[in-house]
Amino acid sequence: MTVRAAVAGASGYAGGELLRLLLAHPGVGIGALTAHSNAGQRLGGLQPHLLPLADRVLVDTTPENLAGHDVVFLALPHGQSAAVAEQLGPDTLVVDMGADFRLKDAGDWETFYGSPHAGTWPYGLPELPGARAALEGTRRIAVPGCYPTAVSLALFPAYAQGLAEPEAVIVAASGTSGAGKAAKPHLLGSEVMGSMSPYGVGGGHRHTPEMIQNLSAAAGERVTVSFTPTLAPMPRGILATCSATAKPGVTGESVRAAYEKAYADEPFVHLLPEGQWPATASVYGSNAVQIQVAYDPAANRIIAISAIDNLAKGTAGGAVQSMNIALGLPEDTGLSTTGVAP
Ligand SMILES: NC(=O)C1=CN([C@@H]2O[C@H](COP(=O)(O)OP(=O)(O)OC[C@H]3O[C@@H](n4cnc5c(N)ncnc54)[C@H](OP(=O)(O)O)[C@@H]3O)[C@@H](O)[C@H]2O)C=CC1
Ligand SMILES: CC(=O)N[C@@H](CCC(=O)OP(=O)(O)O)C(=O)O
Repeated sequence: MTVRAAVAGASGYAGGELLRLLLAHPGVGIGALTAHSNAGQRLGGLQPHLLPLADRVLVDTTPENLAGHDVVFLALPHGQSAAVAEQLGPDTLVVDMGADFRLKDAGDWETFYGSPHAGTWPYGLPELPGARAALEGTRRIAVPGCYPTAVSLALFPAYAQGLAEPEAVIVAASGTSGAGKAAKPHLLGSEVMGSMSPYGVGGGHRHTPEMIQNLSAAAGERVTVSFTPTLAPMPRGILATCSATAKPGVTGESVRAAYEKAYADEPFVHLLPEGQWPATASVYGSNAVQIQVAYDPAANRIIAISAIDNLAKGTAGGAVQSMNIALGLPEDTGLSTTGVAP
Protein backbone atom coordinates (compact mmCIF):
# COMPACT_ATOMS: atom_id res chain seq x y z
CA MET A 1 0.00 0.00 0.00
CA THR A 2 1.31 3.47 -0.87
CA VAL A 3 -0.51 6.55 0.36
CA ARG A 4 -0.06 10.00 -1.14
CA ALA A 5 0.75 12.69 1.40
CA ALA A 6 0.71 16.48 1.17
CA VAL A 7 2.73 18.64 3.54
CA ALA A 8 1.46 22.13 4.41
CA GLY A 9 4.26 24.24 5.90
CA ALA A 10 6.97 22.41 3.95
CA SER A 11 9.36 25.38 4.19
CA GLY A 12 9.46 25.28 8.02
CA TYR A 13 11.49 23.22 10.47
CA ALA A 14 8.71 20.76 11.32
CA GLY A 15 7.71 20.35 7.67
CA GLY A 16 11.35 19.85 6.67
CA GLU A 17 11.93 17.15 9.26
CA LEU A 18 8.69 15.47 8.25
CA LEU A 19 9.81 15.38 4.62
CA ARG A 20 13.16 13.90 5.65
CA LEU A 21 11.28 11.06 7.35
CA LEU A 22 8.69 10.59 4.59
CA LEU A 23 11.46 10.23 2.00
CA ALA A 24 12.54 7.10 3.87
CA HIS A 25 8.99 5.77 4.41
CA PRO A 26 8.20 2.83 2.12
CA GLY A 27 4.44 3.39 2.24
CA VAL A 28 4.25 7.11 1.43
CA GLY A 29 4.51 9.06 -1.82
CA ILE A 30 5.08 12.78 -1.45
CA GLY A 31 2.45 14.99 -3.12
CA ALA A 32 1.83 18.73 -2.80
CA LEU A 33 4.23 20.85 -0.74
CA THR A 34 2.73 24.12 0.42
CA ALA A 35 4.00 27.28 2.10
CA HIS A 36 2.98 30.89 2.73
CA SER A 37 5.54 33.66 2.12
CA ASN A 38 7.79 31.17 0.30
CA ALA A 39 5.14 29.87 -2.13
CA GLY A 40 6.61 29.81 -5.62
CA GLN A 41 10.13 29.03 -4.35
CA ARG A 42 12.11 25.83 -5.04
CA LEU A 43 12.26 23.63 -1.96
CA GLY A 44 15.99 23.16 -2.57
CA GLY A 45 16.62 26.83 -1.78
CA LEU A 46 14.92 26.51 1.62
CA GLN A 47 15.60 22.92 2.69
CA PRO A 48 18.91 22.14 0.95
CA HIS A 49 19.33 18.91 2.93
CA LEU A 50 16.30 17.38 1.18
CA LEU A 51 18.16 16.73 -2.08
CA PRO A 52 15.62 14.33 -3.69
CA LEU A 53 12.98 17.08 -3.46
CA ALA A 54 15.21 20.02 -4.38
CA ASP A 55 13.41 20.87 -7.62
CA ARG A 56 9.90 20.68 -6.20
CA VAL A 57 8.15 24.07 -6.15
CA LEU A 58 6.17 25.19 -3.11
CA VAL A 59 2.55 26.16 -3.75
CA ASP A 60 0.08 28.19 -1.70
CA THR A 61 -1.65 26.53 1.27
CA THR A 62 -5.13 26.28 -0.26
CA PRO A 63 -7.83 23.56 -0.07
CA GLU A 64 -7.44 23.05 -3.83
CA ASN A 65 -3.71 22.33 -3.55
CA LEU A 66 -4.22 19.98 -0.60
CA ALA A 67 -7.17 18.10 -2.17
CA GLY A 68 -6.80 14.60 -3.62
CA HIS A 69 -4.32 13.27 -1.05
CA ASP A 70 -4.79 10.33 1.32
CA VAL A 71 -2.89 12.11 4.12
CA VAL A 72 -2.42 15.84 4.75
CA PHE A 73 0.14 16.97 7.32
CA LEU A 74 -0.34 20.49 8.68
CA ALA A 75 2.92 22.02 9.94
CA LEU A 76 1.51 25.54 10.26
CA PRO A 77 1.63 28.19 12.98
CA HIS A 78 -0.90 27.83 15.82
CA GLY A 79 -4.41 28.80 14.90
CA GLN A 80 -3.95 28.20 11.15
CA SER A 81 -4.85 24.51 11.01
CA ALA A 82 -8.56 24.52 11.80
CA ALA A 83 -9.64 26.58 8.79
CA VAL A 84 -7.58 24.38 6.46
CA ALA A 85 -8.73 21.12 8.07
CA GLU A 86 -12.42 21.88 7.73
CA GLN A 87 -12.00 22.05 3.95
CA LEU A 88 -10.57 18.52 3.85
CA GLY A 89 -12.97 15.59 3.52
CA PRO A 90 -13.67 13.12 6.33
CA ASP A 91 -11.84 10.33 4.48
CA THR A 92 -8.59 12.28 4.36
CA LEU A 93 -6.22 11.56 7.25
CA VAL A 94 -5.32 15.01 8.61
CA VAL A 95 -2.32 15.11 10.94
CA ASP A 96 -2.03 18.47 12.71
CA MET A 97 1.47 19.15 14.01
CA GLY A 98 0.33 22.45 15.51
CA ALA A 99 -1.52 22.94 18.77
CA ASP A 100 -5.07 23.60 17.52
CA PHE A 101 -6.67 20.26 18.47
CA ARG A 102 -4.54 19.10 21.42
CA LEU A 103 -6.47 20.50 24.37
CA LYS A 104 -9.80 19.18 25.62
CA ASP A 105 -10.69 22.21 27.71
CA ALA A 106 -11.87 25.19 25.68
CA GLY A 107 -11.13 27.55 28.59
CA ASP A 108 -7.50 26.41 28.71
CA TRP A 109 -7.18 26.95 24.96
CA GLU A 110 -8.61 30.45 25.14
CA THR A 111 -6.40 31.38 28.12
CA PHE A 112 -3.15 30.20 26.58
CA TYR A 113 -3.73 30.75 22.86
CA GLY A 114 -6.14 33.69 22.92
CA SER A 115 -8.55 32.52 20.21
CA PRO A 116 -11.74 30.42 20.03
CA HIS A 117 -11.18 26.67 20.58
CA ALA A 118 -11.38 24.65 17.35
CA GLY A 119 -12.00 21.25 18.97
CA THR A 120 -10.17 18.13 20.16
CA TRP A 121 -8.75 15.30 18.04
CA PRO A 122 -7.24 11.92 19.04
CA TYR A 123 -3.91 12.69 20.66
CA GLY A 124 -0.79 11.46 18.91
CA LEU A 125 1.24 10.16 21.84
CA PRO A 126 0.64 6.40 21.43
CA GLU A 127 2.54 5.46 24.60
CA LEU A 128 -0.06 7.10 26.86
CA PRO A 129 -2.78 4.81 28.29
CA GLY A 130 -5.62 4.39 25.78
CA ALA A 131 -4.00 6.55 23.11
CA ARG A 132 -3.20 3.78 20.62
CA ALA A 133 -6.78 2.56 20.54
CA ALA A 134 -8.02 6.10 19.82
CA LEU A 135 -5.54 6.45 16.94
CA GLU A 136 -6.41 3.20 15.18
CA GLY A 137 -8.41 4.01 12.07
CA THR A 138 -8.85 7.70 12.95
CA ARG A 139 -8.83 10.34 10.22
CA ARG A 140 -7.80 13.21 12.51
CA ILE A 141 -4.66 13.35 14.70
CA ALA A 142 -3.41 16.10 17.04
CA VAL A 143 0.37 15.72 17.38
CA PRO A 144 1.51 16.76 20.89
CA GLY A 145 3.77 19.68 21.67
CA CYS A 146 7.46 18.87 21.97
CA TYR A 147 7.77 19.63 25.70
CA PRO A 148 4.56 17.74 26.60
CA THR A 149 5.92 14.72 24.71
CA ALA A 150 9.14 14.69 26.75
CA VAL A 151 7.44 15.46 30.07
CA SER A 152 4.45 13.13 29.71
CA LEU A 153 6.67 10.18 28.83
CA ALA A 154 8.99 10.94 31.74
CA LEU A 155 6.23 11.16 34.35
CA PHE A 156 3.12 9.26 33.35
CA PRO A 157 4.28 5.84 34.68
CA ALA A 158 4.73 7.35 38.15
CA TYR A 159 1.20 8.78 38.04
CA ALA A 160 -0.47 5.84 36.30
CA GLN A 161 0.86 3.50 38.98
CA GLY A 162 -0.03 5.73 41.91
CA LEU A 163 3.52 6.51 43.05
CA ALA A 164 3.57 10.31 42.91
CA GLU A 165 1.71 13.12 44.66
CA PRO A 166 -0.27 15.34 42.25
CA GLU A 167 2.29 18.13 41.96
CA ALA A 168 5.09 18.00 39.39
CA VAL A 169 8.06 20.33 39.01
CA ILE A 170 9.66 20.38 35.58
CA VAL A 171 12.68 22.18 34.17
CA ALA A 172 13.36 21.42 30.52
CA ALA A 173 16.01 22.61 28.10
CA SER A 174 15.20 22.87 24.39
CA GLY A 175 17.27 23.43 21.29
CA THR A 176 16.51 26.54 19.26
CA SER A 177 14.68 24.78 16.40
CA GLY A 178 11.75 24.41 18.82
CA ALA A 179 10.96 28.05 18.18
CA GLY A 180 10.55 27.60 14.41
CA LYS A 181 12.38 29.18 11.51
CA ALA A 182 10.95 32.70 11.61
CA ALA A 183 13.51 35.29 12.76
CA LYS A 184 13.19 36.28 16.45
CA PRO A 185 15.64 38.60 18.26
CA HIS A 186 16.20 36.24 21.22
CA LEU A 187 17.23 33.50 18.79
CA LEU A 188 20.08 35.42 17.18
CA GLY A 189 23.28 33.40 17.29
CA SER A 190 24.96 36.08 19.39
CA GLU A 191 22.19 35.78 22.00
CA VAL A 192 22.02 31.97 22.10
CA MET A 193 25.58 30.77 21.64
CA GLY A 194 27.42 30.03 24.87
CA SER A 195 24.40 30.81 27.03
CA MET A 196 21.32 29.18 28.56
CA SER A 197 18.30 31.18 29.64
CA PRO A 198 14.78 30.54 30.97
CA TYR A 199 11.56 31.83 29.44
CA GLY A 200 7.83 31.46 30.05
CA VAL A 201 8.53 31.27 33.82
CA GLY A 202 5.69 31.21 36.36
CA GLY A 203 3.08 29.08 34.62
CA GLY A 204 2.84 31.13 31.45
CA HIS A 205 4.07 28.61 28.89
CA ARG A 206 1.27 27.32 26.64
CA HIS A 207 2.43 23.72 27.03
CA THR A 208 1.57 23.74 30.75
CA PRO A 209 -2.16 22.88 30.30
CA GLU A 210 -1.24 20.11 27.87
CA MET A 211 1.07 18.54 30.47
CA ILE A 212 -1.62 18.90 33.15
CA GLN A 213 -4.14 17.23 30.81
CA ASN A 214 -1.88 14.22 30.20
CA LEU A 215 -0.61 13.74 33.74
CA SER A 216 -4.04 14.24 35.32
CA ALA A 217 -5.52 11.61 33.00
CA ALA A 218 -2.80 9.17 34.06
CA ALA A 219 -3.22 9.98 37.77
CA GLY A 220 -7.00 10.00 37.85
CA GLU A 221 -6.83 13.30 39.77
CA ARG A 222 -5.76 16.84 38.90
CA VAL A 223 -1.98 17.20 38.83
CA THR A 224 -0.51 20.68 39.21
CA VAL A 225 2.52 21.46 37.08
CA SER A 226 5.26 24.02 37.65
CA PHE A 227 7.02 24.19 34.28
CA THR A 228 10.15 26.20 33.48
CA PRO A 229 11.46 25.94 29.91
CA THR A 230 15.00 27.00 29.07
CA LEU A 231 16.70 27.69 25.77
CA ALA A 232 19.93 25.77 25.16
CA PRO A 233 22.64 26.56 22.61
CA MET A 234 21.98 23.56 20.35
CA PRO A 235 19.85 23.19 17.20
CA ARG A 236 17.79 20.20 18.37
CA GLY A 237 16.91 18.25 21.47
CA ILE A 238 14.94 18.46 24.71
CA LEU A 239 16.18 17.30 28.09
CA ALA A 240 13.31 17.34 30.62
CA THR A 241 14.08 17.00 34.32
CA CYS A 242 10.84 16.22 36.13
CA SER A 243 10.17 15.50 39.79
CA ALA A 244 7.29 14.92 42.18
CA THR A 245 6.92 14.07 45.87
CA ALA A 246 6.69 10.31 46.35
CA LYS A 247 3.60 8.79 47.94
CA PRO A 248 4.11 6.95 51.26
CA GLY A 249 5.84 3.59 50.92
CA VAL A 250 7.58 4.32 47.61
CA THR A 251 11.09 2.89 47.23
CA GLY A 252 13.75 3.00 44.55
CA GLU A 253 12.80 -0.56 43.61
CA SER A 254 9.07 0.19 43.27
CA VAL A 255 9.76 3.22 41.07
CA ARG A 256 12.10 1.25 38.82
CA ALA A 257 9.59 -1.59 38.54
CA ALA A 258 6.82 0.83 37.54
CA TYR A 259 8.88 2.25 34.67
CA GLU A 260 10.05 -1.19 33.52
CA LYS A 261 6.43 -2.30 33.38
CA ALA A 262 5.27 0.82 31.50
CA TYR A 263 7.95 0.64 28.83
CA ALA A 264 8.66 -3.09 28.43
CA ASP A 265 6.96 -3.27 25.02
CA GLU A 266 7.40 0.25 23.70
CA PRO A 267 9.42 0.33 20.46
CA PHE A 268 10.67 3.90 20.86
CA VAL A 269 10.99 4.45 24.60
CA HIS A 270 14.23 3.20 26.08
CA LEU A 271 14.43 3.03 29.87
CA LEU A 272 18.19 3.23 30.36
CA PRO A 273 20.07 0.79 32.57
CA GLU A 274 20.54 2.07 36.11
CA GLY A 275 23.38 4.55 36.36
CA GLN A 276 23.11 5.75 32.75
CA TRP A 277 21.48 9.12 32.06
CA PRO A 278 19.59 10.50 29.05
CA ALA A 279 21.43 12.81 26.67
CA THR A 280 20.03 14.80 23.75
CA ALA A 281 23.00 13.83 21.55
CA SER A 282 22.00 10.17 21.78
CA VAL A 283 18.57 10.74 20.20
CA TYR A 284 19.61 13.32 17.58
CA GLY A 285 17.61 12.66 14.39
CA SER A 286 15.92 9.54 15.78
CA ASN A 287 12.45 8.76 17.09
CA ALA A 288 13.89 7.31 20.29
CA VAL A 289 13.10 8.56 23.78
CA GLN A 290 15.65 7.97 26.52
CA ILE A 291 14.32 7.83 30.08
CA GLN A 292 15.90 7.34 33.48
CA VAL A 293 14.21 7.48 36.85
CA ALA A 294 15.52 7.67 40.40
CA TYR A 295 14.13 7.98 43.92
CA ASP A 296 15.78 10.54 46.21
CA PRO A 297 15.06 9.26 49.75
CA ALA A 298 16.37 12.39 51.50
CA ALA A 299 13.99 14.65 49.60
CA ASN A 300 11.32 11.93 49.17
CA ARG A 301 11.06 12.80 45.49
CA ILE A 302 10.83 10.80 42.29
CA ILE A 303 13.09 12.27 39.60
CA ALA A 304 12.42 11.27 36.00
CA ILE A 305 14.55 12.56 33.13
CA SER A 306 13.83 12.22 29.42
CA ALA A 307 15.67 13.15 26.24
CA ILE A 308 14.02 13.49 22.83
CA ASP A 309 14.75 15.16 19.52
CA ASN A 310 12.12 17.92 19.48
CA LEU A 311 11.78 17.75 15.70
CA ALA A 312 11.68 13.93 15.55
CA LYS A 313 9.74 12.22 18.37
CA GLY A 314 8.72 15.73 19.51
CA THR A 315 6.98 16.55 16.18
CA ALA A 316 7.58 14.87 12.84
CA GLY A 317 8.52 11.40 14.10
CA GLY A 318 5.55 11.39 16.46
CA ALA A 319 3.36 12.44 13.53
CA VAL A 320 4.61 9.55 11.36
CA GLN A 321 4.27 7.05 14.24
CA SER A 322 0.65 8.09 14.78
CA MET A 323 -0.06 8.09 11.02
CA ASN A 324 1.22 4.51 10.85
CA ILE A 325 -1.20 3.46 13.59
CA ALA A 326 -4.12 5.26 11.96
CA LEU A 327 -3.40 3.57 8.62
CA GLY A 328 -2.88 0.11 10.14
CA LEU A 329 0.82 0.00 9.22
CA PRO A 330 3.48 -1.38 11.58
CA GLU A 331 4.03 1.46 14.04
CA ASP A 332 7.75 1.78 13.35
CA THR A 333 7.51 1.92 9.55
CA GLY A 334 9.95 4.53 8.25
CA LEU A 335 11.14 5.42 11.76
CA SER A 336 14.48 4.74 13.36
CA THR A 337 15.85 4.57 16.88
CA THR A 338 19.37 5.08 15.56
CA GLY A 339 20.78 8.51 16.32
CA VAL A 340 23.68 10.47 14.80
CA ALA A 341 26.86 10.78 16.83
CA PRO A 342 29.16 12.38 17.70
N1 LIG B 1 9.80 23.26 15.84
C1 LIG B 1 9.41 22.35 16.71
O1 LIG B 1 10.24 21.73 17.43
C2 LIG B 1 7.99 22.00 16.83
C3 LIG B 1 7.00 22.58 16.06
N2 LIG B 1 5.70 22.20 16.23
C4 LIG B 1 4.63 22.84 15.49
O2 LIG B 1 4.74 22.72 14.09
C5 LIG B 1 4.18 23.87 13.46
C6 LIG B 1 5.24 24.46 12.55
O3 LIG B 1 6.37 24.83 13.35
P1 LIG B 1 7.79 25.13 12.74
O4 LIG B 1 8.04 24.31 11.53
O5 LIG B 1 8.72 25.06 13.87
O6 LIG B 1 7.61 26.65 12.27
P2 LIG B 1 8.35 27.43 11.10
O7 LIG B 1 8.21 28.85 11.42
O8 LIG B 1 9.71 26.86 10.91
O9 LIG B 1 7.46 27.09 9.81
C7 LIG B 1 6.14 27.56 9.67
C8 LIG B 1 5.56 27.08 8.37
O10 LIG B 1 4.23 27.56 8.25
C9 LIG B 1 4.10 28.39 7.09
N3 LIG B 1 3.21 29.52 7.40
C10 LIG B 1 3.50 30.63 8.14
N4 LIG B 1 2.40 31.44 8.23
C11 LIG B 1 1.42 30.81 7.53
C12 LIG B 1 0.06 31.13 7.25
N5 LIG B 1 -0.51 32.26 7.69
N6 LIG B 1 -0.66 30.24 6.50
C13 LIG B 1 -0.11 29.11 6.03
N7 LIG B 1 1.19 28.77 6.26
C14 LIG B 1 1.92 29.59 7.02
C15 LIG B 1 5.49 28.84 6.77
O11 LIG B 1 5.55 29.14 5.37
P3 LIG B 1 6.57 30.26 4.77
O12 LIG B 1 7.95 29.79 5.13
O13 LIG B 1 6.32 30.20 3.32
O14 LIG B 1 6.21 31.57 5.39
C16 LIG B 1 6.30 27.60 7.15
O15 LIG B 1 6.24 26.63 6.13
C17 LIG B 1 3.79 24.85 14.58
O16 LIG B 1 2.44 24.76 14.87
C18 LIG B 1 4.59 24.34 15.75
O17 LIG B 1 3.96 24.62 16.94
C19 LIG B 1 5.37 21.21 17.08
C20 LIG B 1 6.28 20.62 17.86
C21 LIG B 1 7.68 20.99 17.82
C1 LIG C 1 12.59 26.55 22.12
C2 LIG C 1 11.16 26.98 21.87
O1 LIG C 1 10.89 28.14 21.68
N1 LIG C 1 10.25 26.01 21.87
C3 LIG C 1 8.87 26.26 21.62
C4 LIG C 1 8.06 24.99 21.68
C5 LIG C 1 7.84 24.38 20.33
C6 LIG C 1 6.74 23.34 20.27
O2 LIG C 1 6.73 22.19 20.25
O3 LIG C 1 5.59 23.76 20.45
P1 LIG C 1 4.28 23.92 19.66
O4 LIG C 1 4.10 22.77 18.73
O5 LIG C 1 3.24 23.96 20.65
O6 LIG C 1 4.57 25.17 18.97
C7 LIG C 1 8.29 27.22 22.65
O7 LIG C 1 8.66 27.16 23.80
O8 LIG C 1 7.37 27.95 22.29
